[in-house]
Amino acid sequence: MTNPQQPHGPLRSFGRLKSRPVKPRQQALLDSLLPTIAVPHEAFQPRDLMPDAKETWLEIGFGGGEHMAAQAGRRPDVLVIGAEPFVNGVASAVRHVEEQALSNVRIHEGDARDVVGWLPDASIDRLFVMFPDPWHKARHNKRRIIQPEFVADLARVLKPGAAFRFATDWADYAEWTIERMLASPAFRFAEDGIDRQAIPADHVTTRYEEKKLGDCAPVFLDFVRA
Ligand SMILES: C[S@@+](CC[C@H](N)C(=O)[O-])C[C@H]1O[C@@H](n2cnc3c(N)ncnc32)[C@H](O)[C@@H]1O
Repeated sequence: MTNPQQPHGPLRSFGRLKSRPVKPRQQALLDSLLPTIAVPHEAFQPRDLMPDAKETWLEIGFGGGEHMAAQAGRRPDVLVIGAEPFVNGVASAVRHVEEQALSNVRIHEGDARDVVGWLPDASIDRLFVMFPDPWHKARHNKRRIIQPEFVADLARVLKPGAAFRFATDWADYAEWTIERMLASPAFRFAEDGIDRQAIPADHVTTRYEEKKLGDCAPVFLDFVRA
């Protein structure tokens, strides 16, 4: 039966990313700080979260949050929304927010597809999907976050000209993503004919990336919303 709260289907946890018990100090920080920086669990306007923000960026599946926090720290004038269902990752991200005294980060502890569903049309200036769960076995490919329906949802929430960076260290997922993104008339590569394994100047190494679990060097796909 379809759950009206989850029109996209349930979240599937990948491998070792299942939750561990949260340490008491982390739990205390989660309890005190997360409610103050959580996004509403319903349709919302990003400008209501940070009225003076020049742009709104979204990171899907931020893991430990180091990339999200570093990007937010570089651009305090930008509202950075992150979504991650893994409680240990959210606890880590909240710690980064506290330690770096970031006032421009908002977090959804849960499925990014819900956040995308709540966002207004053309409301996001920049999107990151960094090293998403690869689901590299053929029978699991259907669990990948990049699916034609999700690409259509991203096309709706990204502003014309918005940038979308996707990174993976699984060669087949890079090909999968290129195929599905460029099948949509809403997306094109930001640049043609470049080395997609060159590390972008503004990239921040992620925890998953450091583990080198994939079958190739990281591939960075920078798309633009047409
Ligand atoms: C392989 S990890 C990479 C984490 C991080 N981006 C990094 O590079 O270190 C993928 C992350 O995506 C999260 N994830 C999976 N499905 C998601 C969804 N539907 N919405 C938000 N996050 C999701 C997982 O919990 C996991 O933390």
